[in-house]
Amino acid sequence: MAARICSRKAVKEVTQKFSLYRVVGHRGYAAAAGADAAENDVIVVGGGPGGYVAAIKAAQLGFKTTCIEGRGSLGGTCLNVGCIPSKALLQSSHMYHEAQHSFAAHGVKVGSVSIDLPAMMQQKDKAVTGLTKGIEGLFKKNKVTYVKGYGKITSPNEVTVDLLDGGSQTVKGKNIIIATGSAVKSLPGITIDEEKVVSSTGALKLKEVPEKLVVIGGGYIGLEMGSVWGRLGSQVTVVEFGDAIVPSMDAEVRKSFQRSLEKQKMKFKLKTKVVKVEDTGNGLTLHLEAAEGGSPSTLDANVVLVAAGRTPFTQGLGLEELGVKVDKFGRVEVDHSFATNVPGVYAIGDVIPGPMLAHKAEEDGVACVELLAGKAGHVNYDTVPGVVYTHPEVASVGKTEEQVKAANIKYNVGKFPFMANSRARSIDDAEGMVKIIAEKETDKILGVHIMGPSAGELIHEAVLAMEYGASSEDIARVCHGHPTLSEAVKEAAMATYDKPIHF
Ligand SMILES: Cc1cc2nc3c(=O)[nH]c(=O)nc-3n(C[C@H](O)[C@H](O)[C@H](O)COP(=O)(O)OP(=O)(O)OC[C@H]3O[C@@H](n4cnc5c(N)ncnc54)[C@H](O)[C@@H]3O)c2cc1C
Ligand SMILES: NC(=O)c1ccc[n+]([C@@H]2O[C@H](COP(=O)([O-])OP(=O)(O)OC[C@H]3O[C@@H](n4cnc5c(N)ncnc54)[C@H](O)[C@@H]3O)[C@@H](O)[C@H]2O)c1
Repeated sequence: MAARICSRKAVKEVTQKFSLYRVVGHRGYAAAAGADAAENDVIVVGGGPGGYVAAIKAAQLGFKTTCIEGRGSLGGTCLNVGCIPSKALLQSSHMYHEAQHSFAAHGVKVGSVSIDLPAMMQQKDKAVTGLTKGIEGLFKKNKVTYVKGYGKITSPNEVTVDLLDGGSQTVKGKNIIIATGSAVKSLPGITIDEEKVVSSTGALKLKEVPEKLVVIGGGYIGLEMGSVWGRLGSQVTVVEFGDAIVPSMDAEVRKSFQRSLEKQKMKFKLKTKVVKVEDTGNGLTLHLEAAEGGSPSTLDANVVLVAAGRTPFTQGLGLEELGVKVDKFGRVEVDHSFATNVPGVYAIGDVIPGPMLAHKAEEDGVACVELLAGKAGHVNYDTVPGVVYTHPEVASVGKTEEQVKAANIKYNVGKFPFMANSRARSIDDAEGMVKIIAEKETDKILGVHIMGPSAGELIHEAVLAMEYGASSEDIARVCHGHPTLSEAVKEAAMATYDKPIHF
């Protein structure tokens, strides 16, 4: 078996040394930050995945901690209007689609299948409420103080909160962590009313299935929410400015993915921009132009979903007055320890540069407070996985083949199709493949891209492998249970450094 490029033990030894240094640094720093400031050790502004995780971890590390959240429930975008409700609707709509199109082939007769949209929404809301309340419980368990209201940072040691119940409160502390997340990016000529022209938030609570849904933006939200409503019966057209959907994805996987979505009747207009959305009284008309110039055209819709990205949310936070630096995209600038240019003020999650993903925000949160505690907090942004929860799912970690080529790295590629995987065949869900890219000389894995059933679960074997600096041979020589979808990862690894058995 190829030698591991970096061992966990070695990393631990290095981080322990680093830890000792940080403890000293932290004590010195805390004292400097404000002997008289100190009601709290840590104030977190924003209770999303970044903020609530940072608050819990801070409390677990012994810090007196307060978390300020303005929306009235914890969990941020992700739990309230993002990851969780969208995954609930993806599951419900998938079940409906399966009942219509797949049950019969498995010998399951269900007669006519119909949708109860209010019940579907209720199931989604139940999942959201259960989880957001769960975080309140975790706050109590960990003794995090929860202040409900919007906060403005009035000094490096003070946040003034407009309480949701009225009045205001000043929260004092030694360190402030900005975790205020992101908001929908608006487009010129398009007004979001959350009824006919919706953001993802409106798309999560439509009252009926639109006959024609046009999605602006072929990224994560567009494809997930487009899938939901497409499965429930809408004719979905995705208008994408770029020449490809999900531009960050490996091109080969992305092409198969687009073909798969087209088989599901999703239509794509690439290299096209929407310049105006007009309400004709009878519906909506989108005015389109080719991205690189050309003749204009129109497209009709009942509902338009604007999903062209998100922007950092810092409105009313007082950053300008405080002198906190933001970049040209409005993202708070931080150093490797999440510190802004203002001593005692830190930032994590969607509001700082990096992928706008819940798990990345959580990792930021833990690392930030570990560093405050003098520990060796660290986030490896090269191994943050990305998952699109369509069917099939698409998941990736590390570099795409295009990135490796552009970096002039010599590499091997190994692929294995789910058509040759016994579990995928037995469950009749065998579209897609596993693709592994490894450095030619060392066999170190550089990137893994999976399109297929449960890709979002399977990718974590690759994430773990890459965290340990593994080679493709390392994965190939690990015994995998049979029959499992994971065997496709093993076979792709075999195909990377040698040959697969089953293809
Ligand atoms: C439809 C949709 C689906 C998504 N699906 C996924 C997914 O499947 N997987 C994934 O990893 N990511 C997903 N995301 C992205 C994910 O939601 C974000 O990356 C994540 O929520 C970022 O966490 P955060 O803590 O940085 O910010 P947020 O979750 O945005 O939380 C910030 C919180 O701060 C609060 N706040 C803002 N300003 C103040 C203030 N001044 N005072 C007090 N409170 C304030 C806000 O109310 C908010 O609750 C999805 C996003 C959307 C929109
Ligand atoms: N499964 C997940 O992890 C998940 C799900 C949903 C959202 N998210 C996160 O939320 C964030 C926002 O999602 P998103 O889908 O809005 O953004 P995105 O960045 O994923 O995709 C936006 C797409 O819109 C296109 N675009 C931009 N301007 C356009 C225009 N004027 N006309 C047409 N197309 C245009 C871009 O080229 C891009 O392909 C993402 O960064 C993602 O990380 C993650």
